[in-house]
Amino acid sequence: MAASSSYSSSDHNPKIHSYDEVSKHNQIKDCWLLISRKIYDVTQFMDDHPGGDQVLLSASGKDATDDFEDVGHSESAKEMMEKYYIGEIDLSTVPAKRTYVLPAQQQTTTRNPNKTSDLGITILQFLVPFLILGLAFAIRQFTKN
Ligand code: HEM
Repeated sequence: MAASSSYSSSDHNPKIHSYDEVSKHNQIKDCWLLISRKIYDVTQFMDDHPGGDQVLLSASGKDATDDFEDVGHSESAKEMMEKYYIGEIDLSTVPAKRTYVLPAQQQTTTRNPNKTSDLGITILQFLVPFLILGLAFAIRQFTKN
């Protein structure tokens, strides 16, 4: 099989790159994108990209799938990608996605005081009308006498 430095997405033997390697190509003169497990070398496309070079640069060095999809690229944009395809990502090297979970400590220290003051406000809102009513009644009794 002849050695080749570039591949098309229809290749049966795509070049596999690690996530670390992809992350290193994050400069204006050397920019790779990771989109849907596929890797694209968009260095030559930077100046021609209708969305500008800065968005491509900021999407490099990470998984850019969501960024790419969020823009709602046209079918012709997706066909254009083929030209820049250079291989696939080694999935075992991709760091697991982190979803933000509020630490347990923070949940007890910051949330509970709010709950306590919420309860205080509710009780006050309930009591104040009764206090006013009681006061009005007392004044009425006092002025009658
Ligand atoms: C190989 C990868 C990419 C190719 C071939 C590509 C191609 C294109 C093309 C052809 C357009 C014109 C509009 C269209 O036809 O949809 C476009 C617009 C745009 N692209 Fe990309 N793009 C790529 C990656 C990205 C990435 C990773 C981002 C990151 C956010 C991005 C952001 C944008 C933005 C913001 C626009 C402008 C949308 C507008 O103003 O209408 N693109 N791109």
